[in-house]
Amino acid sequence: MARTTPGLDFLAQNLFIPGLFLFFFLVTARHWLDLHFATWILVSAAVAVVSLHIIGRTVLREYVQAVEAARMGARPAPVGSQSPISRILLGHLGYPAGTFWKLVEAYGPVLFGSNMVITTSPDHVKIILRTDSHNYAKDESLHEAMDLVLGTGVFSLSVDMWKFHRTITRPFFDRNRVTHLEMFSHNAQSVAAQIISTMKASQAVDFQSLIRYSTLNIATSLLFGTCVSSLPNAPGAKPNSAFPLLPVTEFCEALLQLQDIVSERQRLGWVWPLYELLGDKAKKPLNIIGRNFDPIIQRAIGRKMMKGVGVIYHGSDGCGVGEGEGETLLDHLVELTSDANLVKSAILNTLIAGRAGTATTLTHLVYFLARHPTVMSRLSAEIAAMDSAQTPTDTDMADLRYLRAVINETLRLAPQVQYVSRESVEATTWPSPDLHEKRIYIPPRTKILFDVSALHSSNELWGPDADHFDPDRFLDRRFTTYLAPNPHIFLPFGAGPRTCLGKDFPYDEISVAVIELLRRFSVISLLPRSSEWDARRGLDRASSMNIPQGLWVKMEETVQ
Ligand code: HEM
Repeated sequence: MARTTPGLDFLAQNLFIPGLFLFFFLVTARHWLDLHFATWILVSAAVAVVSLHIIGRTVLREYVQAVEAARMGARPAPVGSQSPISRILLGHLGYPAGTFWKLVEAYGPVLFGSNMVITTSPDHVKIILRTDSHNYAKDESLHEAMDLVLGTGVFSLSVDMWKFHRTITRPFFDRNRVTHLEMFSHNAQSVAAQIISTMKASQAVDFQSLIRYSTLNIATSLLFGTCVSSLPNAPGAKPNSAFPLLPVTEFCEALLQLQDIVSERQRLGWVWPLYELLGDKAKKPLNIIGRNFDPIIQRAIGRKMMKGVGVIYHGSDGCGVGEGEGETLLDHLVELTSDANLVKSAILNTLIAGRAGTATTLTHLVYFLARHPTVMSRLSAEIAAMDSAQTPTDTDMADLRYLRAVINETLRLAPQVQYVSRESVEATTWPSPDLHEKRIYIPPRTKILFDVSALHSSNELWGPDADHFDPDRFLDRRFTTYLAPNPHIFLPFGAGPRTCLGKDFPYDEISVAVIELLRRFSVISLLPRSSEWDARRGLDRASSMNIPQGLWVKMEETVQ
């Protein structure tokens, strides 16, 4: 079917076509059987039958599942409820994972809507991600939402395509090749300079906005070997000739917008097309990105054809450090293929997967430091004791144990990926939380969600102080008591065959940024519009992917 808008396509597939089909059937029957009744009765009958069809389908499915569960010696999962309407309302009222929090609180660890199971049990998560991972594919509704934006890439539903993409991009993520500490350091200096110049102009800083742009610089440098020079006041920043067609800010905005659209579609689940009744929100940003990406990719492929090697952009253009030949993802990919669509999709997938997590985690980390001055002082002391005066080395990074613990604690309380979704392939069973009860039946083709936020904040799994921001839990006996024996309670990067490909990047990038910030600034304070932000649930925790109003801070420079 030709695509109109995602919303109209959705209605056509789910309601209009069956309704229309029925309507014309009744009109024809009326004609041939020479019956006499008004058209409004036909319309009402069509609507009623479509509604009955939907209800009947659900009841029948639940009956079949109950029979199948009994056959497998299991019981159906406890029933929760999450209608599309409640999902939309709750999602709007709360944090992204707020919907699931409410359900998990109300019903316990396993919930069953009509065809969705939500769990927070580490035992189930281990089954889904590791021990039986082949029975849990990426979920199809998510795939449809992503596919329209990202093309077929590492997020692809088809196992073969996913394996292929993972295999071709993986070597690029080899840690030795991607530890670009110098570039991270240069970028962090630009961020600090930007903060200082904004403060000098007596303005408050929206750290979230600043970091959204600066991480884009790094991501594009790593992928293309050129950055978008998106920090307007960064030393040495200038318009970048590699992105010639539109102002750089427009390109950045398009990418950030695309990211938000992907998150929004994920949050809404299968009803997302209803939000796009009037048009495909991703179309405009995708056009802008395409007009910038396509020439770069085409030139890279052209050069490879001419020279037989992948030499792309290697410039010092506001990012400070040019990449070595063959070091970027683009270099790497064009050496393997000349298919421009494949290259574009692999790069866009990585860009979308990678940039937001680092930006959000760094934003939350600064938020937590502002809320916990004692943690900040201790971290500053650890950084001050470092040997290297400038760019940290690999050895420095390994010694900064408290910094690593602060990053982990941020990822625990503010996991960037709030929930991970899969779809069961074959019917299966899971152990019940109470081992005396029958196992829980999981039907085939069921959407499985596990709530990473709930898993990370559970008192049962992390101890009585699970709600508190305390990095020492990764260093003291709480580590050996809770995490070491049960590693599936901490999953900021997922686990198993689909674990995050780029997880070494954020640790390095965030560490270098924090080192630079804490060298330059001794105090970070939240401004009123940001300090109110975490009042929900009485918890000192952050759980939104983006802080809606930004993270407005003031920073005091360290007296040398
Ligand atoms: C704090 C930062 C980050 C967080 C919290 C994060 C988290 C995650 C998680 C939870 C997954 C698994 C999702 C699932 O199982 O369905 C994932 C997958 C992925 N991540 Fe990350 N990520 C981060 C940064 C990055 C970076 C910097 C890159 C690349 C430069 C990256 C590339 C990827 C890719 C390509 C996948 C898909 C892997 C696959 O499906 O095989 N991520 N990430």
